[in-house]
Amino acid sequence: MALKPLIAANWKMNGNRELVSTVTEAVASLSSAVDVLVCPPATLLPAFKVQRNFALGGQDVSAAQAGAYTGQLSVALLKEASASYCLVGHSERRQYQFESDSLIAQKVAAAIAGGITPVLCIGETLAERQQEKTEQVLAKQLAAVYASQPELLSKSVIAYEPIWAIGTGESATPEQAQLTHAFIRAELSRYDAEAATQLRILYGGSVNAANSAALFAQPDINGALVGGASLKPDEFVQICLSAKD
Ligand SMILES: O=C(CO)COP(=O)(O)O
Repeated sequence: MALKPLIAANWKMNGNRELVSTVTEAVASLSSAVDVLVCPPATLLPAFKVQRNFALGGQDVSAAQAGAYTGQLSVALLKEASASYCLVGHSERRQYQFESDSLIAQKVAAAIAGGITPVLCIGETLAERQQEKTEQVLAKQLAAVYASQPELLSKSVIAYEPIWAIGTGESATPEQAQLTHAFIRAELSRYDAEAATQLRILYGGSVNAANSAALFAQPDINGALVGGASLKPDEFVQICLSAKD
């Protein structure tokens, strides 16, 4: 893991002001050897202290800049709430909000145009893996964003989250994840070879303090996007510590 690791917390629709305080305190002890990102529900962003040793992110962003888009949050609104990253295309949004690849591509472009870093989430379902369609699915998800906008790659982070591993307790094995991450990097090098070597590819899906070190030992795994375990401050810190090499 030669690139500086990025450990990202996705609180999803969980957490409260108390968790903001306990996570802020727990993460305060970490050195700068690892980049840490916390993506709480957007309403909690202002509850974080201005001075902290980690970045904040939204869990989604609008493709539009402003206007009549009830319930959406623009890049500018996220930035005003101190976010410097946002998740884009999480599988839960693809599933429950019916987000399409083309909308996701617009969101990645909007985030970068507005000056925040998108964490583009991609991943296959269990059925797709069983049918050996993983590479095909990932290639399509990546192509939708970068084939026509390769310049976006150098400003992106990718999170590979196999849907069958999310919230199931069944993480991909380090070998499985490494093979897929290497595929993703190779695929991205078709769009921008230089950016593909510098890009951080995070793994997500049942990451915990017991399996994180083995995942981070893989050469193409540059960090993690952590769901459930990120709601436990001590465990989240353990995961961050296991990313230091
Ligand atoms: O979806 C995820 C992070 O975005 C992963 O969630 P879990 O870590 O709870 O499996």
